[in-house]
Amino acid sequence: MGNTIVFGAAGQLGQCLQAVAQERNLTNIYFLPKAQANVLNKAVLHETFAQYRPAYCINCAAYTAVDKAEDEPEIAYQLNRDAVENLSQLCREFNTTVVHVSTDFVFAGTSYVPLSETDSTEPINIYGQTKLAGENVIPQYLTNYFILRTSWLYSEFGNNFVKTMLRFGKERPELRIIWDQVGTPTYAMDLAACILTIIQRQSQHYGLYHYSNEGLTSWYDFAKSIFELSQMPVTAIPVRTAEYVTKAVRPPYSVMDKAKIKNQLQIEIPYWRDSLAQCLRKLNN
Ligand SMILES: NC(=O)C1=CN([C@@H]2O[C@H](COP(=O)(O)OP(=O)(O)OC[C@H]3O[C@@H](n4cnc5c(N)ncnc54)[C@H](OP(=O)(O)O)[C@@H]3O)[C@@H](O)[C@H]2O)C=CC1
Ligand SMILES: Cc1cn([C@H]2C[C@H](O)[C@@H](COP(=O)(O)OP(=O)(O)O[C@H]3O[C@@H](C)C(=O)[C@@H](O)[C@H]3O)O2)c(=O)[nH]c1=O
Repeated sequence: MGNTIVFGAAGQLGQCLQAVAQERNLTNIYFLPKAQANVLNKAVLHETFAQYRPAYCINCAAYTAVDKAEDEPEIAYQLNRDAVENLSQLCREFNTTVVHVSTDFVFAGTSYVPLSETDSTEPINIYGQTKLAGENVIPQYLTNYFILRTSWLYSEFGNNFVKTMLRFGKERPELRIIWDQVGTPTYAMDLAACILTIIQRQSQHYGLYHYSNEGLTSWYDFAKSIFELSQMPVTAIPVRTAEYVTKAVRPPYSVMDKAKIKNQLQIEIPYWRDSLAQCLRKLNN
């Protein structure tokens, strides 16, 4: 198998990919430092592609601050759209297959039926709009791509809801948590395993896929599970979206249907609460 290069290697998903690659003893996979892998710098990117001549490029670099994106859309667009165009151009030049990660926030979330890859997108915040623009740029340059939309990512690495709940839960006896936004958490280790499996199998079933853990929950129920599995005596108070003000609006329902990735790529997906328990064992030890 040829080389794989990873952008955004120091982020949450990037670190999970490193852990899974190590577990599987994968060689020829390079987790590039930002200086060598600044996705906004075309000259540096070109040198990197010329050096590694990668068969695969995994793009984990992104702008992921959902609320902050409302105040700095230009920066969010640069990272989530323009950088994807830079990578797509180079992937075409070097005949590299790209694995790119997108989000459930491309959906408005107003229907209550699990969303499939063919359902229409209508992002309701800047972050979602920039991620959709990034998705749309790839097929303009490439046919050999995998775009994996995922949701509610968490892990022992980086910033995420699980770590926020553990931190807040140590500081406060009560937390107000939104119960009327429904989706599916995804353990970033599971997503990393899925990405590396696709590459190891050298699958050519290219396209757009949904990947989250199995099942569904609300942020409130997710928080309850975090506290229960961590045996933390925190009272979670269910509140409606209108009672918890945030800068960016979020989709009320963003559960994704994963039939396509299970059937076409034979990916097995763990249940969200089982994966949460696994992550918490690591975090709480
Ligand atoms: N987190 C989540 O809940 C979800 C994430 N996703 C998607 O999954 C992917 C991975 O997310 P996640 O790992 O959580 O994100 P993180 O925010 O943890 O990681 C993003 C990484 O991108 C890096 N980065 C920023 N600017 C550049 C640049 N110019 N060149 C190279 N790297 C850069 C960041 O580095 P630095 O910190 O140094 O700026 C950071 O390491 C993203 O595409 C995201 O949109 C989808 C659904 C849910
Ligand atoms: C911290 C906190 C959050 N919330 C709510 C706000 C929000 O609706 C929800 C999640 O908040 P967060 O800010 O942690 O997560 P958020 O940044 O909205 O998470 C999203 O990130 C981007 C990158 C994605 O792509 C999405 O899939 C999704 O994971 O929980 C509470 O109700 N109470 C709280 O104490």
